[in-house]
Amino acid sequence: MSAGVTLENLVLGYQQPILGPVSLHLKAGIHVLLGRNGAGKTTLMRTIAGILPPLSGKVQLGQPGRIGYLGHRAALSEGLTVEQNLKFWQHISRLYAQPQPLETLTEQFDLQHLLPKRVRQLSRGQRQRADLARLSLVRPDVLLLDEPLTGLDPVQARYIRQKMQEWSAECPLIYSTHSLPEALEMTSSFLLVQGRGVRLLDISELAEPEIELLLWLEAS
Ligand SMILES: Nc1ncnc2c1ncn2[C@@H]1O[C@H](COP(=O)(O)OP(=O)(O)OP(=O)(O)O)[C@@H](O)[C@H]1O
Repeated sequence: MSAGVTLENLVLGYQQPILGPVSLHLKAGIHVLLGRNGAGKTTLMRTIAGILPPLSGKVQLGQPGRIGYLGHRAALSEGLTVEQNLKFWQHISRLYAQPQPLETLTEQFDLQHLLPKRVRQLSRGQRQRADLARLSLVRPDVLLLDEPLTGLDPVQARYIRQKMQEWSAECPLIYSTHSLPEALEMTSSFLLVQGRGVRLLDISELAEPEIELLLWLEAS
């Protein structure tokens, strides 16, 4: 299995292009996606996830090409309970892996009291935890997390940061955030979305990385 994502002359958007052409390769590890509101971060993730077809160019994934996507809306059925949702995803993931037992997921993601609740009854942070538990069953070749730490309490946020480090040991993990301090704590690999371009840069290679980034964010 080859770990990595390659974007080849990718142009993406809706009726009109928003970003591109973008060509880059992402290896295993955490890559943080930064850009102003409306820059195109969600659109880029949805395109890599295959939810939105590219306008031109292509996305190449490692094999077997499974994608784990955490979007703004949970990939959980609103009318089912958390337990029913997780059992459904366990059933799916059993097709290619031995899924973690429900008890393990419940403990790891602090879901004990939430199992009998319907997803529509959950708070944003609770929903996020249930969706992250669902994601941990998928064993993807690429992980795309749209603001995964937003809405989580500090204990859960610390746990999810640890999980993200674990998950990214074997596959690229792209995640978006608006918090520069949080990003700097997680990785040195930055994907900067500005204008029509996406720049991949390793900030440890810059002389004054924080200043440069802050200037970029200010100027964009
Ligand atoms: N379904 C859609 N149809 C047409 N245009 C859209 C659609 N969704 C988003 N856009 C436009 O695409 C552009 C990029 O939006 P996107 O949601 O990707 O930005 P973002 O960087 O994720 O923003 P934020 O930081 O606010 O979440 C915006 O100008 C937005 O108005």
